[in-house]
Amino acid sequence: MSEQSGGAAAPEIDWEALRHAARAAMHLAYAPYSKYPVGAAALVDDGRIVSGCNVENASYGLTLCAECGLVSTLNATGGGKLVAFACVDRHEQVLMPCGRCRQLLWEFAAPGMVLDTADGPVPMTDILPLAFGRQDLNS
Ligand SMILES: O=c1ccn([C@H]2C[C@H](O)[C@@H](CO)O2)c(=O)[nH]1
Repeated sequence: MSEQSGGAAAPEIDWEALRHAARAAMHLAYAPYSKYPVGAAALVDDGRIVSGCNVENASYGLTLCAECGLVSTLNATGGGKLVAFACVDRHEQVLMPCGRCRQLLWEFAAPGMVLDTADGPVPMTDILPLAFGRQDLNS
């Protein structure tokens, strides 16, 4: 069993503030190749909001997704666990994290972490079921 449950959404999440932070980050993206800027934002378990944008590279495969920047900022600004997460595309619409980024988020997900979708918030475990995580390294 996973150490992280898919329990109920954490109370009092200001989704509009999160979406606003994700949109702001999206407008800072460096995406000259795909022309597909992405912004991500998350509520941390200590109450702060962290965000990130995608940063592309002339060597396309080196592109950093917005979630990469977000987890780097999370750690560089004090660490903690992610309680809620929102991501937007260039149209400021909800974007579902790519597969690699679901794994990145899982590493720092608080139990019951919720994620914005077009149909509203869902548990992280809904989009990354049966996840591999650090607990597997101890088995
Ligand atoms: O979850 C995702 C999916 C895609 N992208 C970025 C990578 C690339 O710069 C652009 C097009 O794939 O979108 C992200 O930042 N996060």
